[in-house]
Amino acid sequence: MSRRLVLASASPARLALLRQAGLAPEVVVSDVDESVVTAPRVAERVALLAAAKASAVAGRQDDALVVGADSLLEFRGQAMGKPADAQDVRERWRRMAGRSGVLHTGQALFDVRGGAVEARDVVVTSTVVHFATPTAAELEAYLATGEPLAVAGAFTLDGLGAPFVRRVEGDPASVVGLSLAALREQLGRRGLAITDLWRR
Ligand SMILES: Nc1nc2c(ncn2[C@@H]2O[C@H](COP(=O)(O)OP(=O)(O)OP(=O)(O)O)[C@@H](O)[C@H]2O)c(=O)[nH]1
Repeated sequence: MSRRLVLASASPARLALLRQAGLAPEVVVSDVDESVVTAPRVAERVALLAAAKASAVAGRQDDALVVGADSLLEFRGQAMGKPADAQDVRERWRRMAGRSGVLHTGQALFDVRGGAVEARDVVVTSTVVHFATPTAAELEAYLATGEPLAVAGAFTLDGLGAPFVRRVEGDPASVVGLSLAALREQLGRRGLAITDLWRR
């Protein structure tokens, strides 16, 4: 039995992850103001933000599986989302180079039937990311592409930033934006097989 899958995210990376995994979600971007959600721990904050995004979109659905997500890099106890500007990217990389951080991704699956949210399933996947040491020239070239400004942590695992990540310990997909293994388990807890959602 197939169900409508709605991705409550503007993230092109999250959409690409789901499509590459054979799913065909509709995209309904939530209008959640992320600054209003705070929590003492980064892992808690991404869980709350993911649930807030899923909830904002689920409230506008009759029957759908709604997925919301949020990613933050925890580095030296600080939560780092998207950089503010180019100088922020330089400053972050000056501190991150050669060190590691934890990329936390919260993802919420809301099961909506008959206009009511029947279930809320929120998980957080945390992955240790070990950074290389880009040279000043490499960093300026990376900065000039604009990519680091658009992503949490000012790096990508699957894009131009990949050469600056030495290794990860954990789920690579969750670094990009969504853990597909966790999504499979979330769907399983609703009695659904992820293979049932593959594009026909
Ligand atoms: N391609 C790629 N994107 C990444 C990576 N790390 C973080 N991101 C992106 O950085 C963004 C994190 O910001 P979020 O606030 O979670 O999501 P968003 O892009 O603002 O979109 P919403 O879900 O609508 O809030 C997401 O789009 C992630 O996909 C990575 O390694 N690769």
